[in-house]
Amino acid sequence: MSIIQTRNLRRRFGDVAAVDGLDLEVQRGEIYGFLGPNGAGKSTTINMLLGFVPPTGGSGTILDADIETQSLQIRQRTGVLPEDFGVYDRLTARKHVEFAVDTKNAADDPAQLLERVGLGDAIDRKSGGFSTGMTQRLALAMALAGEPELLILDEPSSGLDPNGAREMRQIVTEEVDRGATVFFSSHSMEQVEAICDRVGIMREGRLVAEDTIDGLKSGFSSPSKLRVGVDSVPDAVLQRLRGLESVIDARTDSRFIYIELEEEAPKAPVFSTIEDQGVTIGEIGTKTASLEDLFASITTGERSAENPVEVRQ
Ligand SMILES: Nc1ncnc2c1ncn2[C@@H]1O[C@H](COP(=O)(O)OP(=O)(O)OP(=O)(O)O)[C@@H](O)[C@H]1O
Repeated sequence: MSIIQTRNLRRRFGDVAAVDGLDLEVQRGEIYGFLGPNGAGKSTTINMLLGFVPPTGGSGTILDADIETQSLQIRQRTGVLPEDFGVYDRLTARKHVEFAVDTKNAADDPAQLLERVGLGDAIDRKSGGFSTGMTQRLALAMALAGEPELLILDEPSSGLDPNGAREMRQIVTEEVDRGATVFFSSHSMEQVEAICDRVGIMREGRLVAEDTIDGLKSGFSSPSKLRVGVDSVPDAVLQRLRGLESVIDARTDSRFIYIELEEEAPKAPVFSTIEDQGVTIGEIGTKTASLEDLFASITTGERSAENPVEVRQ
């Protein structure tokens, strides 16, 4: 069953098409990572899903409720961690969570929720003095109130230290285990790779790729990178390497030669070209495409013509 569905969803701000014909479909129980560079349209999408910004075209439903006419109902059943969460400085963490619990007509114990996000010790502190990470944890505790069916988290790990980011991942996993669906936007490839079932990548208001992480990686025609330790770098060696048909680029920092090769190109000609110049080869390292490389490739459009991941233009 679809928990989030949009059809040709659009939003313009003056001349800017912030979201430009978005078809999303997120299934129950999924952890869906929503990625894209700055200004790609992620927050605008989330704001439309939650009824904070009206669409200029298209339609959408969350939990079968219309995003334009039934947003109160949607927010009642959804836990939200907004991008720019602002605290009431003079209210304690407990008061914030009590407010969230009341709004949801729920019966959660604020102390338990705050303990869960690692703020047990700060429960009666005024939140005006909270650090960025503590504020983010407080926002998460509020989002968890009432065991929502759907969690929409806008950049949940921003401001969190590595422990906080790990705890955030753990909480997301626990929420999905109890039956929730999680939709979150992120710039953290590490975070996304660690927990997402599927990712959608936005670029200039459009969904330009959508798949599982393994699917994206396997469908991605990636060059391989070689790092070759050398005892010297004669003048001609880089030029000769660049002259090889399968070599995209060759650089050096005098201790290593870094070679970018066409996908699955044989490496032997590279080594023989280097050795022919009287160079002794030492340590050899290889690197395959990371999610980071993939993201860069998809969102900058480089090699997109040969990129066989699902592309919706
Ligand atoms: N209220 C607004 N008024 C005018 N333009 C806006 C408004 N909100 C968003 N935009 C524009 O819409 C585009 C998409 O912005 P959006 O905030 O949705 O991107 P994003 O993917 O969330 O970016 P980031 O990763 O930086 O948060 C940008 O060009 C932005 O300047």
